[in-house]
Amino acid sequence: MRIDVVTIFPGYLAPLRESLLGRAADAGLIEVALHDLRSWTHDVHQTVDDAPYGGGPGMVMRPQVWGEALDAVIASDSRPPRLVVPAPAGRSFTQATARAYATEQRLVFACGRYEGIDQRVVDHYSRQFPVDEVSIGDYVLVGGEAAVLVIVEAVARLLPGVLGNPRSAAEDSFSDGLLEGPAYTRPEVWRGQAVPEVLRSGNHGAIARWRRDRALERTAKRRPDLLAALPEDRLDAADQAF
Ligand SMILES: COC(=O)COc1cccc(COC(=O)c2cn[nH]c2)c1
Repeated sequence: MRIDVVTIFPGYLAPLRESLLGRAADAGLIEVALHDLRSWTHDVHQTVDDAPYGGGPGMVMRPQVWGEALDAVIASDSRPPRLVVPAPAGRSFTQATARAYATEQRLVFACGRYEGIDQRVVDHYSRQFPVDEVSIGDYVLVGGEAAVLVIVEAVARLLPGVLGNPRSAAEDSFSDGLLEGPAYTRPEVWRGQAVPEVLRSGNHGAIARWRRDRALERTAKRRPDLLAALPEDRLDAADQAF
């Protein structure tokens, strides 16, 4: 997979080259290219923003600069891109989104700042490529760079060969639609707290039941929205209502 990121802070994305993703990049599983948006400005101040039409606070990122940048970046590789624009107003980025993105040949991320990018940029490219405005949560960041780190990590870990110990995707939290329950390791007792007996029983049926119950319980308590969204057939008879 090829990943391009256009940003006014390329240094912010340096971690993409470290550790987990560094190894994946070295293995050629992921190719990451960072592009400084200011490279496509032509004025001495390298201006990327301007006042909003209609007035109001803050500044809007200029369409001309983004158009030249995205034209150049998209043309720099033959693989057809999906454009991803992290935005507070975007559709929610979920594990399902990560799984879908993991099948893409190329992702081009546009990092917005200030009050955002002139809407005509998204509208223009949406006529040629898939363009997703995605939100990683209901809060406002200063720019899209942190969201790109989150999205790339969630996607890259799903690519075969990126994780040392490939957890089966089926075991991933959210893959069965529930939150993962509690996990334990040695010692058996720590600060007077013992590991739940069933986990040391060797009774795999009882262990699976106990884990499912803890996942259902936790999901009902912390994320009832996820429980409500579960398709009918996901809860079997043994799943008492939590
Ligand atoms: C068309 O899209 C845009 O113009 C995006 O513009 C902006 C403006 C400010 C901040 C951001 C970064 O994204 C978030 O804050 C965000 C993403 N998820 N949750 C919070 C992006």
